[in-house]
Amino acid sequence: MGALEKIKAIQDEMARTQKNKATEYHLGLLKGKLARLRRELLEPQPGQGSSGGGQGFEVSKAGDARVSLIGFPSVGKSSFLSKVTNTKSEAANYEFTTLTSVGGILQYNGAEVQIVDLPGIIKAASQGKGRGRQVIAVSRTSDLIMMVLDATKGGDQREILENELETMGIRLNKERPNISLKIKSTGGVKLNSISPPKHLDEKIVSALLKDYKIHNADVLIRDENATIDDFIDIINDQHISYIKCLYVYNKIDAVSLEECDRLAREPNTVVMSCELDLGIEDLKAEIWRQLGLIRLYTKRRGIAPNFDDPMVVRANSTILQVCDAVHRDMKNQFKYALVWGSSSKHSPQKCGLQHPVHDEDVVQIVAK
Ligand SMILES: Nc1nc2c(ncn2[C@@H]2O[C@H](COP(=O)(O)OP(=O)(O)OP(=O)(O)O)[C@@H](O)[C@H]2O)c(=O)[nH]1
Ligand SMILES: [K+]
Ligand SMILES: [Mg+2]
Repeated sequence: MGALEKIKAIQDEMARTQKNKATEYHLGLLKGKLARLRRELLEPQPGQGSSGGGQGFEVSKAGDARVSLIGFPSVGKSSFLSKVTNTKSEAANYEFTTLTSVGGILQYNGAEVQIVDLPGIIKAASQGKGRGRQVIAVSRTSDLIMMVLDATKGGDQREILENELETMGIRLNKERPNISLKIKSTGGVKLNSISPPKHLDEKIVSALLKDYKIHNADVLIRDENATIDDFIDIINDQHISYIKCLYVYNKIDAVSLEECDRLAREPNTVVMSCELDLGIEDLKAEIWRQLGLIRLYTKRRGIAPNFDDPMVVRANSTILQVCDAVHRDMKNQFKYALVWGSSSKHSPQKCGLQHPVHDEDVVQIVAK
């Protein structure tokens, strides 16, 4: 039996099995098997090349962060790229106008955000339909997925796309489960936890690991609410990506005000019309917010900083990360930093490498 048939057989069995306390363990094991088979299916076969972006499909990374546009055909992904960047991606009123990935740069707050337009994906993309797998592989490399939805279509488009991404090991707006798994060569499976886990015990943990041929491991569960699915993700850790997702309904010019209002109230959602230029500025601001970037102005001694050319780093960065962003060798020459702005107590404050910087701080690095 091939992997696809095995997957189908397990899915059928799961559908037949009633969900209750007594079947929880069995269903959990089936889920673990399913995750393993999917992973095997997605791993490149010998001679088949990578299952990633594919030759000539992936655009190279550029700018301070990457946002990929994921959505069904003809929802307006290319229209959006052409609107907010200087790159033109063909837009037309037929499906699959875009056949490969197209990157453009959105300039915002002095940062360069790479926007990647992608072919539309369809239901069952994760099973290899259309360009689905390549598209999802590119989305895995992004800092933010912008899921483009069609306001005139409503329904379950959001859920279908979420399921496709989920199947390919992408977890949207979710933190990596707080579980540590250390594989060992002897000693059996040992389960430890900070407080008793509600959904996991030694029996299920050992059985799940056994299916992956892991017989010796130390498992530490730090989150009492961790589920069987969470643990399966930790077993498959290298194949799972945790990525932020912003939901964007386009074409609001074509729906009633009431419908537009209803869509805008969905969680983590923004609405827009590329055609009538509605909501685009708000959306840019939201992308900026979700990317969690901050601007720093670096200066040299005795010279005013250039406020037109900020350096862009991730929020919660420290002076150490600022040094690394300037030059690989900088931290070795570092003596102290002078910082002006909301992160400093004095103006300027003399700081070490561990000092966390804030948006719009001015930073001067003093070398040894
Ligand atoms: N009414 C309306 N139509 C729009 C809007 N934005 C784009 N369109 C139209 O929707 C159609 C599809 O737009 P595209 O930008 O090609 O969509 P896409 O998602 O890139 O499509 P594929 O590349 O085929 O997956 C085109 O005819 C656009 O003119 C909008 O805000 N309102
Ligand atoms: K199109
Ligand atoms: Mg397109």
